[in-house]
Amino acid sequence: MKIALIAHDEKKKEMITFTVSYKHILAQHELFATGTTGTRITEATGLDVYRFNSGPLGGDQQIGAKISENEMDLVIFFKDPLTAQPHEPDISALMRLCDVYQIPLVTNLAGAEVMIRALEAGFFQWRDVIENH
Ligand SMILES: O=C(CO)COP(=O)(O)O
Repeated sequence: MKIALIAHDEKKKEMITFTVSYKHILAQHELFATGTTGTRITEATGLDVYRFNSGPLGGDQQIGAKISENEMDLVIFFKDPLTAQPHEPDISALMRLCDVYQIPLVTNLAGAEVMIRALEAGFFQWRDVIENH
């Protein structure tokens, strides 16, 4: 599965906790991230993460483009609901594309934990079925 990992600055600590905790599952997948999030994850876990631009510099849009090309299977996006982001339109556009293309999206740590365990249990095989048709 191709997984996008994104965290706003106030949520980066949670993303590190999450990726360290579930490294054994994440390591079995192809990982992508916005710039700073990707750097922090690799530093903390040693996981191989493909890095797009930083969010404010177009990273959310690059991930959105992957979704529109059927090149992303899951988005884990730890959003900060308490801080205004300069690139809010990009964030909305990314979430909209998840809905357009039926891509599972979680926006906080609690949802991510459910999602990663579902992934481990093999609940996402329908994406493979779609890709093979
Ligand atoms: O702003 C972001 C997502 O909207 C995250 O970008 P960074 O990972 O580069 O901090």
